[in-house]
Amino acid sequence: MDSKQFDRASRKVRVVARIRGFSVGPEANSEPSASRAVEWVSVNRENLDDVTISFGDQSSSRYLVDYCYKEDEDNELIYSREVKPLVSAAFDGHNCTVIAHGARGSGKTHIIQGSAERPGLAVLAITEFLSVTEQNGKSIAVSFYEVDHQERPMDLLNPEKPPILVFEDRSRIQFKGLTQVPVKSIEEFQNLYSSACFALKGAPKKGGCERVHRSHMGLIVHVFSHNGSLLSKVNFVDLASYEDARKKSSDVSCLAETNKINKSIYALLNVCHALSTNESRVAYRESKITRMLQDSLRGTSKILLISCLNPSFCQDTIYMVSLASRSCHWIHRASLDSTKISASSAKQMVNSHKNQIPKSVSGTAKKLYGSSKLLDKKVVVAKKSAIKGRKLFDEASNSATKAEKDNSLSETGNDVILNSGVEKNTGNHVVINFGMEKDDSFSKASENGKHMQDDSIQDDSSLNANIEVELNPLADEGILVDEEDHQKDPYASNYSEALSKIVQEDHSMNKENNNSRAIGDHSSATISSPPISSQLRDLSNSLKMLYSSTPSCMQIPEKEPIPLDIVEPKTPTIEQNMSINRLDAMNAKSPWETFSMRGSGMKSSLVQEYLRFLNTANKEELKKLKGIGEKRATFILELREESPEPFKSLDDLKDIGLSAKQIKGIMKKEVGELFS
Ligand SMILES: Nc1ncnc2c1ncn2[C@@H]1O[C@H](COP(=O)(O)OP(=O)(O)OP(=O)(O)O)[C@@H](O)[C@H]1O
Repeated sequence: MDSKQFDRASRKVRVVARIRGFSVGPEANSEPSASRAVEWVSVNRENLDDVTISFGDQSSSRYLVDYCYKEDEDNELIYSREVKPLVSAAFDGHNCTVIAHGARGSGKTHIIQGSAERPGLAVLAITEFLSVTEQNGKSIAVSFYEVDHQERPMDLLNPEKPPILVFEDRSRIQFKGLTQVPVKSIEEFQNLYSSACFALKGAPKKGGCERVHRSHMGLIVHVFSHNGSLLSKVNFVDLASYEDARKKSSDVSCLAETNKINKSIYALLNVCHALSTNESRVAYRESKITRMLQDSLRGTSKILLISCLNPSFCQDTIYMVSLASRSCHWIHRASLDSTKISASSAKQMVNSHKNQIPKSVSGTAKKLYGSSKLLDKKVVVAKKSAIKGRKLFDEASNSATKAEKDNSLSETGNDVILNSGVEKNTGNHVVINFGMEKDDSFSKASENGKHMQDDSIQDDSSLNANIEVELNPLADEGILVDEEDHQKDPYASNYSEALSKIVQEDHSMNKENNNSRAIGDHSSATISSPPISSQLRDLSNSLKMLYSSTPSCMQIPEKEPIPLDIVEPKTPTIEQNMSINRLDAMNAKSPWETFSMRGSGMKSSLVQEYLRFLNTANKEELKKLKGIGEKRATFILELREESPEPFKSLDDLKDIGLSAKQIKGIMKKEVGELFS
């Protein structure tokens, strides 16, 4: 494939799979025999555009990818077909991102970094970059970073430095504290790569954890034009392996780590999916890695997702492929295949999670919550959510079954081809099958598999069991949303994760700020709750006065914030009164509508004032705010050095490590001050 082929497909996200080869070193002896790969994974070409890959002798669960590389196809081949076009695109100003993901030991590092004998995609790309820049006078520099299980981005070329600060300025994601080293030769690059790996691998073992902690590793190739301005960025991301948490150590901190890493992998694959389907909402802020890659994923950027497949049976591999394959559904046959495959993906996802739920209940929960009243509340919230989820699940199952029936003829046709054996996959698109029973019950809760529920969750007791696991301290610093957010969240794609989110939030609310997630602020010290700043109190008082006197000047059109300049209460002039009365007459709102409008006006005004405060206050004043300690205040000042007005909306507070729930809590507190 050349770059034209990539363009011809006009694909933003390309998904390929790669079946890992077998090791040649001493570790080769401990691996299953090569024939197992053939038993478990097979790749079949269905027609010119679609190739099916089946696993085992069953073929009903299939996963679409654009191509699948077999174990005998090396990194050079993958480079020339998949990455070379991206290098050309980078010289044309397009940002590109290559992401290797998969289960443990699936060959992610091998494909990105490779070895001395078998260079990986990043090394091959740098070789190409160097050869082209030598001719065209452009230049490159590289950076290496790690995002650890606590979502901290660290500079791997200078690991002693504090975490990298990530912020957005003029539509570009900027990194403060990330070393950039110009590269002129492949040897220089290899040396840098080695020291980055040393910094990564040198990471200490977590106490009690049976393995070195996992993290995502990223390489950024900065491409500069002749005049030294940044032309584009090419990212290579070796994601941490996805691991099913229930299989791992019972050690709570290891579970927490696994959970967080999985969450960020999930966030990244969701972003790719959202981009591939042109969804209006792309959740870049769901994880640090997506935020860091934001400007290399959106716009005209190109994304290559490489699903690394273990050569012998691995349930985690199935789950990963099911997530990645969602990003290439839309270009394929829309009717039968996409319905069936979404349904199968849903089933895989549900199956791979359903046993993740410990059965024991109350002990940990009570310890954590102390009061059974509070626990009861969580249970009620989760139950409500479960009922809604159940309904969604039932509806989706019905529609998936109907779709299958409607397409039974073509389905049979596909099966004939599927069972015809292994063919060389020279087509552009591939379907992967993992041997699942066709008549297995599966779950699909919406057309695109966004909401799912585990069929096995039937009654209140199993619900309680679900809740129990989430009350476990592994939820020590989850991102917070409330039940409503969850219901609206288009990315909560399975039931147990949905429950997890809900309860984590509430749990985290109790421990709010115990674990700072701020970039540049990773102390675990509890942030105290200082009184609201005098500026905000002034605002509160002003608003209180306005509210109690309810002058007509508060009557504002819906959605239009009260201009900040009118927070000081003033007696309306005759002219104002006249025009306001006219407005009243025109709008003829009910008392309730009028009341609501006033409320939303006050809300906007308070938010604006809060943001203005963050954009202008000095350090001491900032520290008077709830949720802002020494480190956050310093960070805010640093952000203001980079960009004069870094806070334009409440969402921007996530850049200083505040979660959605925390922000909401802070604002609620400010409003509460009005009546204190
Ligand atoms: N295509 C391949 N051919 C031969 N050996 C391979 C291939 N891919 C990976 N390996 C070997 O398999 C083992 C695991 O590979 P690798 O470390 O790349 O996996 P990983 O997915 O990065 O693992 P981790 O779970 O540590 O993230 C290594 O010993 C590697 O040399």
